[in-house]
Amino acid sequence: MKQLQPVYFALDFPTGNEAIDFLQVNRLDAIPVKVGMELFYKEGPPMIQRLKERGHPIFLDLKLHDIPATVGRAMRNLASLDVDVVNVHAQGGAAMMRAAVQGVEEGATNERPILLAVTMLTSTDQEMVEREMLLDNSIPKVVRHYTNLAKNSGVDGVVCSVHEAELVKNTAMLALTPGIRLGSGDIHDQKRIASPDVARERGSDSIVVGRAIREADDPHVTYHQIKEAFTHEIDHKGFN
Ligand SMILES: O=C(O)c1cc(=O)[nH]c(=O)n1[C@@H]1O[C@H](COP(=O)(O)O)[C@@H](O)[C@H]1O
Repeated sequence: MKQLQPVYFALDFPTGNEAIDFLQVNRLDAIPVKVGMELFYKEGPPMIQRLKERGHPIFLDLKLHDIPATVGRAMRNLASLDVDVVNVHAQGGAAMMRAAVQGVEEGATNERPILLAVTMLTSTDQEMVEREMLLDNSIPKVVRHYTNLAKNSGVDGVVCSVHEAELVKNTAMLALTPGIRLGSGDIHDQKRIASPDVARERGSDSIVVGRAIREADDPHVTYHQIKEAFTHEIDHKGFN
């Protein structure tokens, strides 16, 4: 299995050229990146190749959610791109997650990618869970349930907020936590947020950061400060 990186920078850009320009201008060479729906639906698999040639570890975040057969076959195609991390929605159920595991194993040409299951999006809060999804359980309870379901289906870890990271780690699953914000910055559409320091304290294995870096005055410095806060490792190269 591939290795999970501590910090993924979310490449939420409209085009590949804008994403690459941003990385170049801000000297974010070969940092781990997350390619999501916006960029992948525009550029497709050649974007993955472009980033790999530039040495970036890649989390391909397409959050698959469909019937088991479709997800299994789609996952086989994604795994063949030789990315490091892929994901599905846990809400698709155990059979769908088992199909995803099989797809990842069959499609991998090299070491297989890590497969994560999204439990409850960080843009969701308790009120939405009750009023819009009609679930009468607390978010931590739902996350715990999906984490166990994912584990029993052979998935490697889950995506959750920092606030549920501890309970996920109690199940010995990997915990990747987006919804990262610094101090008093804009939280945008996120609901369950936390800082990189709190993510570390709560035992998160990996964080995803987008706008806190993209909208920073100096994205290069901010990226390295976030990485240091989360890992406690000073990357001297980062402050050149
Ligand atoms: O799977 C994800 O990466 C993800 C799951 C989740 O629950 N919340 C979440 O924000 N994300 C992704 O993480 C990134 C967060 O972006 P920022 O809010 O700009 O840091 C986006 O690319 C989201 O698609």
